[in-house]
Amino acid sequence: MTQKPAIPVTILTGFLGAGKTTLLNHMLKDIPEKNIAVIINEFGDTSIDSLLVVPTREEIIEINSGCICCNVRGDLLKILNNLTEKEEKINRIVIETTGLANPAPVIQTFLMDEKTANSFEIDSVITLVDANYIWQHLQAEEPQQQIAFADILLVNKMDLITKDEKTALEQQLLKMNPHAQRIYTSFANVAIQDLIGKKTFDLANLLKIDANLLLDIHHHHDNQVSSFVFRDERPLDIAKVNKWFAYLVQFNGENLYRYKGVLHIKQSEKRVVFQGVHMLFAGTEGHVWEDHEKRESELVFIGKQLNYQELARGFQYCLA
Ligand SMILES: Nc1nc2c(ncn2[C@@H]2O[C@H](COP(=O)(O)OP(=O)(O)OP(=O)(O)O)[C@@H](O)[C@H]2O)c(=O)[nH]1
Repeated sequence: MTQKPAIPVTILTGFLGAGKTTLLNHMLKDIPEKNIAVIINEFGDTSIDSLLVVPTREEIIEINSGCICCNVRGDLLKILNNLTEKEEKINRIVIETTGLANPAPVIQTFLMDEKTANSFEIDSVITLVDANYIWQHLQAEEPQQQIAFADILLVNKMDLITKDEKTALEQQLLKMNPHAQRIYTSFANVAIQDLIGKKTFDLANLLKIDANLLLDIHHHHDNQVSSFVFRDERPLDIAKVNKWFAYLVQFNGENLYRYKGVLHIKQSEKRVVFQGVHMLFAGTEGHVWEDHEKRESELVFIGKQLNYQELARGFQYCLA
């Protein structure tokens, strides 16, 4: 029996809010290959990311029962197995990990078991770096691992930093990972040929960074980081929402790594997509609610030492 060619895999990683979904949307628009499978893993019980991915012909598979690098590796393996058994050949898999994932266990998944190792081939591990907030994030463990394991570093949000800040950042990244290719972008705007089919993944190099990569190490998250999801079918008042966010950002912006959601606003027939990373937030109009869609607001907060009661009260306050 002839061996089927291995399916190339692109792993997208990077801290919360760095621009992974923005990049994924570009990739799905520009990628020349057909039959791409996209696997999105979210931190917390929500599927907001898959709502934010612009609808395409691709199959989108969500894993939102936990973090891909910890307890859902079994789910990932099952999904991969199912993909290999599909009649129509999958030409590429793109995995967007949560912003809190250590990429090592995800990489391991493709190397450990023989069947998976023969069926898939990691093309590249692309790590997005938030040029604006990276210094703050480097205090946490995950962004350091994400940068160390990258073979392509996409330094994003260049529109938000100065030339001098860029020089300092370049030096820091070079110290942390001298081997990765570097691409500097705003809104993850990059030519698709610079990202896929490059075969930049280099196991030998990674083993120099982490000799234990192929051992079954367990990863622990910072347990001060939590995520809360709020949902309500009752419409919200946009003025109250803006007031609440202005307050949250002013008093808790530092600890609020990421907040995002799709809102059902009383004054609008359209969905309002809300996005925030620390102090920067924006709401934009999405598409008109369709008849089959449940009009509901869903909002997720991910951050350090978040107070659930306080957030719940704020969300209730926004009801129209
Ligand atoms: N100013 C600026 N904003 C950006 C840039 N890239 C992305 N954003 C915004 O940053 C926010 C987060 O972008 P996402 O692409 O959702 O980030 P992510 O890494 O997928 O976020 P998580 O999946 O929550 O970890 C969104 O509001 C984007 O519009 C950029 O280069 N410059």
